[in-house]
Amino acid sequence: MTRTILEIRDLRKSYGRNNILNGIDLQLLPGKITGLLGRNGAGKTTLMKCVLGLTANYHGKVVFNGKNLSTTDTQTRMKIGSLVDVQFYEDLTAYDNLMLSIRLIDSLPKKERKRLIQESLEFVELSNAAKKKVKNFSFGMKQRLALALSLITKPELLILDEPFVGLDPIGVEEVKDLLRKLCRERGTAILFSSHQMQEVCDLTDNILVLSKGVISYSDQNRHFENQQAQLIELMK
Ligand SMILES: Nc1ncnc2c1ncn2[C@@H]1O[C@H](COP(=O)(O)OP(=O)(O)OP(=O)(O)O)[C@@H](O)[C@H]1O
Repeated sequence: MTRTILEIRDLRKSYGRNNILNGIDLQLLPGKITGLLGRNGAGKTTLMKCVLGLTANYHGKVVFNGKNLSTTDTQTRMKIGSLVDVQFYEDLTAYDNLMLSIRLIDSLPKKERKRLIQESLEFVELSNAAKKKVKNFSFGMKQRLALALSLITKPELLILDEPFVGLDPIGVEEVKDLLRKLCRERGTAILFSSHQMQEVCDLTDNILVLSKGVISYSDQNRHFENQQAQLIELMK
């Protein structure tokens, strides 16, 4: 039986009196891509932030590799990469930005950090731009740099909030290829949110619809007609 990387059980989260998540249940498997759909304000980012420990005071269980995930468990958290609210220092180079970030989370020797950063930049095909300042990057390059940042620690799970927003069609294809490569070569489990139905339908092994605070639909078979139109109906 395939092991579950992430299991969420009865996750509930409110902001004040506003109930956003009303009992989320889901499971993610290694090497599988899961797309999360939902209307604006449905709670997709909130769900991701709960898993990433970026928001507190939620109820329910978040289990990573069979272990309850606590916000203070930094070793385990390093195995979860994310692309949520990423900011860079525009006046620093791509390499220096990554070095700064890794310094905050790791006590590895400098040589090892350097190697991991180079490997990560190579994976997203930005090695040639390592010494360029981020302010000279295109939006697509910044998006790939954000991915490089999330990959430094070789995460087993990657959580991406709208990874295709603002990308041109070539950029979208590049990111899709990178995500497929990650699953194939490293067995990474990926959860991403998107409003771009085509990308969700193209890329995923499983589609989840978040509506009224619960996962109202989970589709692993994906063999139905007019899929996009039906998914839009399910989001209502
Ligand atoms: N820090 C916060 N304090 C209060 N309310 C919040 C906070 N963050 C989010 N919300 C509210 O929670 C709801 C869900 O927001 P969230 O960003 O999770 O939705 P989303 O599905 O990611 O939306 P979108 O597709 O527009 O990005 C919204 O009504 C939002 O206004």
